[in-house]
Parts: sequence; structure tokens; C-alpha cells
Amino acid sequence: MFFEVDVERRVGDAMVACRFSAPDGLTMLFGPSGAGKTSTLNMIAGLLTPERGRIVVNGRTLFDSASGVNLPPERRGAGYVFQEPRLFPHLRVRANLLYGARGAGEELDRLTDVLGIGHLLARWPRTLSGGEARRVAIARALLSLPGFLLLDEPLSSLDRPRREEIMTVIERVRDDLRLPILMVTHDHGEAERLATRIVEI
Ligand SMILES: Nc1ncnc2c1ncn2[C@@H]1O[C@H](COP(=O)(O)OP(=O)(O)OP(=O)(O)O)[C@@H](O)[C@H]1O
Repeated sequence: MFFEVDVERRVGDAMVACRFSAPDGLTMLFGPSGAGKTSTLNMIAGLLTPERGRIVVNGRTLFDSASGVNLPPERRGAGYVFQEPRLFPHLRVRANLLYGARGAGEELDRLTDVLGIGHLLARWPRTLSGGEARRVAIARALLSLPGFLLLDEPLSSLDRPRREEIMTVIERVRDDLRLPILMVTHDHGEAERLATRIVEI
């Protein structure tokens, strides 16, 4: 089973509850603004602690309130592409990509090629467009050789040709690398095309 998630927690005034399991492929979290999609990703990444519940990814228990398991984020193996790219502003693009990278040099070359960011390596993050920064964030997450991917609206602020390219990258990660992927979107077309299963929240 790729994901077995059952979490609950109050966030501000809202009660966030999410429960699903996914045997394989890409799971799409779909729901209205404020429903708790980002909070759910944060709980799975270990950035927010559920009040109650259990998170198992690829057979590894990351969190279990009943038995007191709560792995720290760095031991969970998540590659997280946040809603905003969150690049380190004091590091050029190349250093951002290499931060936490565990892949070999060829992997950097291959990914920069696939994501069309090879010409940006010497730039500072503040000089990137929204779409460029997002592509760097996706490459950075993949270069850490994660055990699974959390993608929070990774295609927003991209133009149509670039969206197509990134969707192809995501499909490749889903089908060739067979990494468990949990992704958030508001877009029906994206959900239909990429999702193995859709979880309404
Ligand atoms: N730091 C915070 N303080 C108070 N309330 C918060 C905080 N962060 C989130 N919330 C509330 O928790 C609820 C869930 O937020 P969350 O960001 O997880 O929703 P979402 O489904 O990802 O929304 P969106 O699609 O707009 O990104 C919302 O009602 C939000 O207002």
C-alpha cells in the first residue's frame, strides 16, 4: 500500500480530518479552499503533528498516535514541493538544487534538462519568474531521492506548454520511478489526467 492516512487536527478555527488509502500510483487531494489539503500534506511531511491518527507510507509507519510513533521530518523521506517554491534566497539556483541532493551529477544534468532550467543555474532565486522557481523546486525535491512525493499545486502559475511538460515529468515519476505521489490541485483536467485515485476533502 502506498498511502494509509487517517489524521485529525484542529488548525486555527477549522477541524481538519482526512482519511484515505491508496494501493499505488498518484493520489489527488481535491477540495475547496480551506478544506485542509495543505495541512494534510504538512501532517504527512511531519511539519504539523496530528492530534490523532496514523500515517503509513510504503509500509513505513511515520506517525501513530496510539503507539507513540512520530518520526521527525528528515527521517520521513518526503520530497515536498510547497505551494510557494521556498527556494533559499541566499543560494544560487545550482546551490539550491544541490542542497540535500543525493543524486549523482548525471541526475542533476538530466533533471535540469527535463525541467528546462539548465540556463538558470547561476541565477539568484529573486530573479526567477514564478514558473521557473517552481520548476527549480520540483527538481530540488526529486534530487533528494525521496521515498515519496508531496506536491502542493505544482502546476499553478505555469503557462500551458510548461504545464504539459511538467505533467509529463509527473507521469514519468508515477509510472517509471513508481514513487508514491500525493498531489493537491483545484483543476479537474489535471486530476483526470494524472490521478490514479481522487480523494475529496
Ligand atoms: N496558521 C494558521 N492559523 C489559523 N488557521 C489556519 C492556519 N493555517 C491554516 N489555517 C486554517 O486551516 C484550514 C485549512 O487550511 P489549509 O491551508 O490546510 O487548506 P487548503 O485546503 O490547503 O486550502 P487552499 O486550497 O486555499 O490552499 C483553513 O480554514 C485555514 O484558514
